[in-house]
Amino acid sequence: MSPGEMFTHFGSAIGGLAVIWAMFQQYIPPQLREHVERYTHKLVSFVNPYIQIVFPEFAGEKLKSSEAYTAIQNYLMENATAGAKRLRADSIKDSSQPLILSMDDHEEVTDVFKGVKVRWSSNKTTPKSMSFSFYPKTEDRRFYQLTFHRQHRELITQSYVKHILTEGKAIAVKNRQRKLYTNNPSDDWHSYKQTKWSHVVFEHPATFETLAMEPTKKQEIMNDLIKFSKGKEYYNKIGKAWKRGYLLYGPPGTGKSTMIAAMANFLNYDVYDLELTTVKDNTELRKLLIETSGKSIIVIEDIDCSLDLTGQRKKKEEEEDDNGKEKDNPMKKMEKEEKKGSKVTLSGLLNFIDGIWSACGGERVIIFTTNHVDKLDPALIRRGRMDKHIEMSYCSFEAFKVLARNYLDIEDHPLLPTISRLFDETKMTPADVAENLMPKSDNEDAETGLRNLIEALKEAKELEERNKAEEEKRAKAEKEEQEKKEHGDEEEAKESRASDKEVKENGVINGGVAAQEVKENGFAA
Ligand SMILES: Nc1ncnc2c1ncn2[C@@H]1O[C@H](COP(=O)(O)OP(=O)(O)OP(=O)(O)O)[C@@H](O)[C@H]1O
Repeated sequence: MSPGEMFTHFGSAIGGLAVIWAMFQQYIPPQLREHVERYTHKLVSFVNPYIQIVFPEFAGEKLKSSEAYTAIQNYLMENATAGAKRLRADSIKDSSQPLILSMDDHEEVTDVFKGVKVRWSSNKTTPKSMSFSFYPKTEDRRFYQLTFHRQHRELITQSYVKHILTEGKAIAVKNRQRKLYTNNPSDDWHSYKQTKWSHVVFEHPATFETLAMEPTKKQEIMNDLIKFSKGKEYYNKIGKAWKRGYLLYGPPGTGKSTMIAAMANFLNYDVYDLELTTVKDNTELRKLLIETSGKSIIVIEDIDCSLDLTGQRKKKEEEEDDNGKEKDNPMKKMEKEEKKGSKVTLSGLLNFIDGIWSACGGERVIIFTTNHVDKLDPALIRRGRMDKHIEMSYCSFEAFKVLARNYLDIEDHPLLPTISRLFDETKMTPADVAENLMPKSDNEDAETGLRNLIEALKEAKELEERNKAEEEKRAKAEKEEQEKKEHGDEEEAKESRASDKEVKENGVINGGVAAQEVKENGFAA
C-alpha cells in the first residue's frame, strides 16, 4: 500500500469514528451513555496496567487554588522541565524570579523516584458552557496528571506524592520574595488610628558571611537556627510552641540590626518590625500577632525605650507618684489611668511572647534588641522567653578580618599585626571600623583603608586614656572631698561632744549650787 493510500484509509477510519461518536452523543440517552462510558472505562483499566492521579488547579467547594497543584508546579519546574519541549513563561506575584517556566498545556515529562519512572502531563479542559464561574481570570480547568505502573502503587501514593508536595513547598519558600512588615497607624476612616501591617520587599544584603563576629560564636548561632528551623517534630514531641526568642544586646553600632537581617536571609523568613510605641493596647498587640505568618522573625528593637515595659522602672515611677504630691493632682491621676488603660503593658507583652496566642502559625523567631540589658525586667528576658542571649560586642580582631575581607578584599597584610595589637588595647564598634575601611574615593587602595583605621584606633585609644585619666582624677577628687567631709564631721562631732560635756558639767555644778541654795533657803532662787 502506498503512503497516499494509507493516508486515505486512515482519514476515512477517523472520519467513520467521528460519525459514530457524534451519533452516540446525539441518539443514545444520557443514562445509557453513562453506563457505556463507565463500562468502557472499566474495560480499559482492566487491560491498562497504569494508574493515574489527577491534581486539579482549583479544588474544594469554593474552588480555591489548590496548594498541591502549586507545589507540583514548583517541583516540576525545578526537577522535570528540562525534559519538556514546550514551556510556558509566567510572571508570578511575590516570587523572587522574574519569570517562572512551567510545562505548557498537554506537555509530558518523566521523573524518577527510587528507580521508578513516572509520567507527568499538564492538561486542561474547557467547560462547554458556564453561566457563572468561581474561576479567577480563566474558565479553563487545568490539572496535572501523574501516571505510573500499578505495581508501584504503594511507593508512589505513600512516598512519592508526599515527597513532591514537601519539595514543591520548599521550592516555593526558596523562590518567594520575602517581605519586611512594619506596623503603622491606619488612615482608613473606619479603623482610624488602629495600627496595621504594611510591607515592602525585604532586600537587606547582610548574611552570616558578611557579619563581623568571632567565627565560633557565629557558627553557634547558625547551628541554633538550623536546629530550630528543622525542629517541627521535636517541638511537637515536647509539647512546646514552635518558636524561639533571641535577645540581642550591646552598644549602638555593634550589628544588632545587621544580625537580624542575616538571620532572616539565612532562614529565608519574612521580618515583622514591630514598633510598640504605636500599638494602642494589649488587644491591638494580640491582633497584630495573629496577623503575622509562620516562617517569620518578629522584631522589637530597642525594647528598653518602649516605656512601661520595664516593670521595675514602672513600679518605681508609681511609688514616686504615690508618695509625691502628684497623688492629689487629678490631672496626673487621669493621665496615669489613661496610660494604664491604653498602653501595651509588660504582662501584655509577656502574653505576646508565650501566651496561648503565640503558638498560632508556628515557626516564628522573636527578637528583642537593647543597648541596656540591665534596664530590662528579668521576667521579660528569662530563659524560655528569650531562649538565647547574644551579646553584640565591640570589634575583635577576628571580627575585623571579616570586615577587611568584605570592604578591602584582603586576607592578609603586613599592617594586620599592628591592627591586632590596637584591637587588644582599645574598643571600637564594627560600625566605626567599617566606616574607616570604606574607600573615600575610587583611587583609594586597601592600604590606605588600613592606615585610616590605624589612625582612628590610635585616636580612640588616646581618647580612652584621656577619659580614663579624667575619670580617675574625678574619682580621686570625690574621695578626697568625702574624706574631708568625714574628717570635718569627726572634728565637729568631737567639738560637739566636748561642749556637751562642758554643759553637762556646768549644769551639774550650777544645779548643785541651786540645790544647795534650795536646801539652805527653803525655796528655789
Ligand atoms: N557586626 C557587624 N558586621 C558587619 N557590619 C556591621 C556590624 N556591626 C555594624 N555593622 C555596620 O554598621 C552599620 C550599623 O550597624 P547596626 O545598625 O546593625 O548596629 P546596631 O547595633 O543595630 O545599632 P543600634 O543599636 O544603633 O540600632 C551597619 O549598617 C553595618 O554596615
